[in-house]
Amino acid sequence: MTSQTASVPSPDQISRAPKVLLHDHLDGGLRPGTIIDIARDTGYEGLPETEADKLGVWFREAADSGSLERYLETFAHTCAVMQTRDALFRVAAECAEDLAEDGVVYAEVRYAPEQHLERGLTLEEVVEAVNEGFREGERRARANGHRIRVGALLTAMRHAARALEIAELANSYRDSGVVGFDIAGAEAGFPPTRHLDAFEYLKRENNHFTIHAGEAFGLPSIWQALQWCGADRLGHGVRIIDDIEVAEDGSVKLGRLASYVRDKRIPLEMCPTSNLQTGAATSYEDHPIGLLRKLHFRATVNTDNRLMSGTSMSQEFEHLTKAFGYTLEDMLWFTVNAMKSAFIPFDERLAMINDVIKPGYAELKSEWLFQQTATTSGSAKAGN
Ligand SMILES: O=c1[nH]cnc2c1ncn2[C@H]1C[C@H](O)[C@@H](CO)O1
Ligand SMILES: [Zn+2]
Repeated sequence: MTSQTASVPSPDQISRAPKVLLHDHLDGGLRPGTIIDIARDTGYEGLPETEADKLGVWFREAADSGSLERYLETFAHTCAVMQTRDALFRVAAECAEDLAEDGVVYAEVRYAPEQHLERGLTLEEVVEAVNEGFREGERRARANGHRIRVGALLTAMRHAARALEIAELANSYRDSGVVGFDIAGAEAGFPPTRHLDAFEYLKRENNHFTIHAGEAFGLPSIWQALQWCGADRLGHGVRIIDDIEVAEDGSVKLGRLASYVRDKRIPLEMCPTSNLQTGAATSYEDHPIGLLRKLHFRATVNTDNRLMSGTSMSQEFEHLTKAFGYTLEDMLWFTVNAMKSAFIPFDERLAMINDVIKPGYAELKSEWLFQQTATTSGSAKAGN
């Protein structure tokens, strides 16, 4: 018998393995039933379906367009039902519960406060409602036998002009549940340098930020995010593959930007299913994460939008184990990469790695030792 370390983990093991999620949108992860409940309670009449199952399918299909712009249109419905304190609290609590149920032990969940002001909430009220929801979700998870810690990332929309204000908001809540900042939205035509003032402010404050870059647009976007804006991490960053040449004989040549990303250990928040839907990748088997993992880039695995992609962290890992034959060792590698790249303090990241993640994988890796198979009992008898 060979050890489980060297074989592809079962779906049950993937689900029980401790996972770390750095790129997940709060407004992209609602339960369909919750959308319907809140729409009814708040009088929102724009939903395309009123049955939970059908609504879930509608989101997945509508997001499956091959274009980031079309994909983003689906968020009009989720944001429409996230406009009151109670709704934000509920959605955040359920998000933490759902992630914990899926074996996520640490998550950074992002949303754009400026998109939740339509019914009179202030930016601060939005942040506080979400923070309280996350704390409630952590409590519920604990009551169900799970452990999870959730930090918020505040996103500014790249087509809008509120990035500095949102960066200041992130800074003022940095010791109260908010761990960093991000920009998101349509990439083509909205370079990250539009928001340079926000990034420069955060750098002066010694704060952390990630930038969606290299998803729908190529290397110039990644280059600006890193070299002009100073991003700590890249949201997606999948187009870094355009700066890597693989020759017929399998030898690999990295361009200057790809070398920089690898050498500086810039974390790539990769979201395979989302990339297939927006056209940033063509299949799981051809997804750049396979090569980037082999080349030891600091790649991480993420969900992006669980509702629009009909996915979870476990499902993302299932797709990757099928496509690339990943083992528990590979899963551990991605998970440690993610935890190293989180925006919480170093001592807490280290404790998560040493006291939660590594023991969790060690336990899974040892399971094969205790499996009772017909072969072992049979051969013992035969030997007597
Ligand atoms: O993958 C994405 N790329 C760019 N923007 C995105 C992506 N997923 C979600 N967003 C946008 C839509 C949401 O309303 C916003 C804040 O979470 O972020
Ligand atoms: Zn995203």
